[in-house]
Amino acid sequence: MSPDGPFGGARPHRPPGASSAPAPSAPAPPTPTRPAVGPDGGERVGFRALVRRGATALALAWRARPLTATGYLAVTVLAGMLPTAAAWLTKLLLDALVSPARRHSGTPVALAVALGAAGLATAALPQVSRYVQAQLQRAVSTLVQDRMFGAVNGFAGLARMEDPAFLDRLRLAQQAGASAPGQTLAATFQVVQGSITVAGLIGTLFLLNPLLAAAVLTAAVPSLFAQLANSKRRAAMLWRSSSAGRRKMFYQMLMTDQHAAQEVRLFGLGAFLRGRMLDELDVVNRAEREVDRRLLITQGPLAVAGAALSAAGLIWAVHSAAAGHITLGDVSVFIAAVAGVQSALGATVSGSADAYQAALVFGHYLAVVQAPPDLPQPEHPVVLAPLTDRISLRDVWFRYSPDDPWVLRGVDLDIPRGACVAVVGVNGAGKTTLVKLLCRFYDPTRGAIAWDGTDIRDVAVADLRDRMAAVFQDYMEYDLTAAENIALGDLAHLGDRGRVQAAADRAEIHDKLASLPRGYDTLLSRVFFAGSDPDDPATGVRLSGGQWQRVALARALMRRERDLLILDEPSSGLDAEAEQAVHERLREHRRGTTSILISHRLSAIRQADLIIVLAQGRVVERGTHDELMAAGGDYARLFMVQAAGYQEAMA
Ligand SMILES: Nc1ncnc2c1ncn2[C@@H]1O[C@H](COP(=O)(O)OP(=O)(O)OP(=O)(O)O)[C@@H](O)[C@H]1O
Repeated sequence: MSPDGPFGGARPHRPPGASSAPAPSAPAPPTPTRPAVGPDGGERVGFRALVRRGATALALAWRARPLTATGYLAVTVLAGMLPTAAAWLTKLLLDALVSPARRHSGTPVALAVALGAAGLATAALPQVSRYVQAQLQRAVSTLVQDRMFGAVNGFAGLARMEDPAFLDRLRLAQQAGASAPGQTLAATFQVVQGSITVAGLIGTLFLLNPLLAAAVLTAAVPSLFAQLANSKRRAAMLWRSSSAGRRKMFYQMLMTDQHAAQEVRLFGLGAFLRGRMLDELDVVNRAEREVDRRLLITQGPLAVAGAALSAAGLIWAVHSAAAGHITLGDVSVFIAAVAGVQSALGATVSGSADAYQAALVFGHYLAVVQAPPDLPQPEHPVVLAPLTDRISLRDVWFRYSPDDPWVLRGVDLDIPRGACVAVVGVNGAGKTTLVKLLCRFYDPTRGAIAWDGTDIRDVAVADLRDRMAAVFQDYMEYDLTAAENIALGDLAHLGDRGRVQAAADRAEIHDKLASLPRGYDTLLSRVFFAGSDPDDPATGVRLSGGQWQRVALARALMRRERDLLILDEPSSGLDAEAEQAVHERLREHRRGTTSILISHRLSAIRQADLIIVLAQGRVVERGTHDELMAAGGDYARLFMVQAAGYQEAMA
């Protein structure tokens, strides 16, 4: 299970002995999801691309709430002007107090009132700004997440979800990408506000001493570059340490997941997992520490230089005032301007750096939403008619990636309409892979699969899947009600309780579900109990493994009137009696439906119309049960081994 997968509150079931499909390297998607990497391990991205990204982020933030964004801009501009206004009002007030001849700008009381109003605005505006910014951040985050998960749902195949580079991207996009447009906007507005303040105060300083104004401005340049370099390093660090972050979450999840709990306790894995988690955390922490250290080394001396500049300016101002060259008001405006310029420049510089970093991080979100489809889609899809003749596989070769071994090697197979075709073979023979190709989770590396002669790549993938029902070996257990767990099989009938119950009945689970504390409305989970009494059994129940498997079967059986029914180990967790009963019901249900049945229990498939034996990716035997027994090959041997096991037990 992916620790940060899209399934919150649901997990796939993995039966014992099933291939865990670790996906060391997934089929190569059409374009690489790993970005071009610079010497620092971070993403290499040109200035123009960065500006485009920033503009996209800003446009997105603006689109999320145009009115709020406009209000935010107005507050920002006002806040940017306030320090200059306050500095000038202070100067005029002091001069008016000290020298009545200078009262042409207003009476001291009027100036004091204006200064007080400026003070009130200075106190209130940051609060308003924070509120508006948070509003905007929430709106933009909702929009971004909606688009991101829309994009994730748009990947029709499984390759992307098994591509480690893409999963890293997705994690970063989830973690930071969603807030990046809001942060870009906030940082850009911080730059706007800082620039207005700097322009006003530098203008003021310039009137007093042009040399000092130039020096204060110049002192900010190295700081700007240092901050930008720091942002780049931080974004590179985020990318470099994303795999470690994902592994850390994986170990954390294992220690807290209720399904992992029994193995973790029995095998005493707690300390081992905690150690591994700490190792990964250490990798992340070391990377962060290095970035912080570099920031300290570069920013520390710059801050000291800025303070020295202020001290020198103050000495000059006091000296000039003592000599009568400037007024007391000038000294006060000078002190306010130097301090104000330095803090506004600092805010502007760090705003630029934040905008830069947000644009870099926003790249992960863009990579997710702009990733091309993982399966080529036909431009003019053929409309799929109900199956009338057969599904055929012609010389189908498949491997999960160019680095992986071939899983299927030239499979030829006809699945006639209405027939039940059983697929058998040892673990890893390629049975589930064959089924996944039929569902078009991947395309064959070579060869083709045709539906009544139409290549399934020429059909819209949703159209194809709408004609199928399936129980997968690693079916899902959703933390939802019993009814929902079944109805998810056919969302068009989500509220059709009769259909849900009929499906449960066919999967031999109706009696159990009907007897639950709230019947079909009982939550099949003890994970969510917000607002309910956690000790009340009606809050949720836990099913056994076999009961879950029947629920998964019922989910598949919700999909009536489908052309192809895929059953990949549908009864592996059932007791012998239940298995027989389920297969009996399934035989009735399958009648007239084309079906593919995978099972290691050969007794369950002996009545299939056609049995094929897969070995090392090839069909090595095919025929009915009787024909294969008569041929005395692999199937006969496997069947005899299983039968002998039962006979021995009875002897
Ligand atoms: N997503 C994947 N990425 C890479 N390799 C995979 C993936 N899924 C399966 N494989 C590999 O493909 C091979 C065939 O696996 P598959 O699941 O099709 O076998 P199977 O016949 O269904 O086995 P079982 O009887 O154990 O269920 C195995 O070697 C497996 O490791």
